[in-house]
Amino acid sequence: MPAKLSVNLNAIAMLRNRRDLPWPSVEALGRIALQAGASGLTVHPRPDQRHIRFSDLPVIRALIDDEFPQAEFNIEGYPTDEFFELCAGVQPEQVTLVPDDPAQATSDHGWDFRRNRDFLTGEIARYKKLGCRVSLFADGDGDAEAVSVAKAVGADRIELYTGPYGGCYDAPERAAPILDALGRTADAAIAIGLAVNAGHDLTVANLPPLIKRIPDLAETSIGHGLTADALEFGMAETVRRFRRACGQSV
Ligand SMILES: CC(=O)[C@@H](O)[C@H](O)COP(=O)(O)O
Ligand SMILES: NCC(=O)COP(=O)(O)O
Repeated sequence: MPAKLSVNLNAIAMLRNRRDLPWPSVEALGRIALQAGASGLTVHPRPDQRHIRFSDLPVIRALIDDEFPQAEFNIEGYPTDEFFELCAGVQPEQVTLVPDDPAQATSDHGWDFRRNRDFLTGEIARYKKLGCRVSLFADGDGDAEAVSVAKAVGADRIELYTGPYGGCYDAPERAAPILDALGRTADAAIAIGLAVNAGHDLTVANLPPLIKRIPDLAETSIGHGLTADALEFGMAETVRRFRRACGQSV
């Protein structure tokens, strides 16, 4: 089955937050994305609410429940008690735990699974009680043993951090070893029954080689590059372009 596309709304929210006005509307752009065939919506609320606001979460939940009941809500973030309460309030289909510090501009690495083994075991257990699928943000460095720890702590999936791959946009020759390591990480995960998502700095240009190397990729979550394209091509056409890049027939 081709990889699903979950549209990350953080960049839309960040544009909105430039003014004390309700546009561009996260809800309206999310609706257009789902109408154009996105499989779900992703948000990454941070404690300072500089992108998604906590008040956006019930609005997105209601959009999915009322109009697109087949779609999934994926919430990404560092597992604090505050983050848990946000998730408990809106019951996302998937939670992606990310080891980001509030001061970071954006996520820039995956979990050190060995070091956080006990912490992640406890955290995953409480999200599972909410009924959420749990995915863990992971470096795609080919470390098969680390992937086995992700499985042991109870994750359902890993999400490959593709930032270094996306960062090769101006020097594609540097991408080959990074893609190879991402692929080996995915192979190790799939071999032990962990499904694999991917995200960060993915584009219509760099998605097809990633999908070719990881044909069983379950889902991509894409925000920054997709929002940039949406300014040029419109949200609906952009979602269709990214779905084609995921290997979907559109
Ligand atoms: C985990 C990850 O890679 C994304 O959630 C990313 O952090 C998106 O958030 P921003 O677009 O706000 O950086
Ligand atoms: N999990 C990655 C994500 O949701 C979006 O990342 P980006 O496309 O904004 O870099």
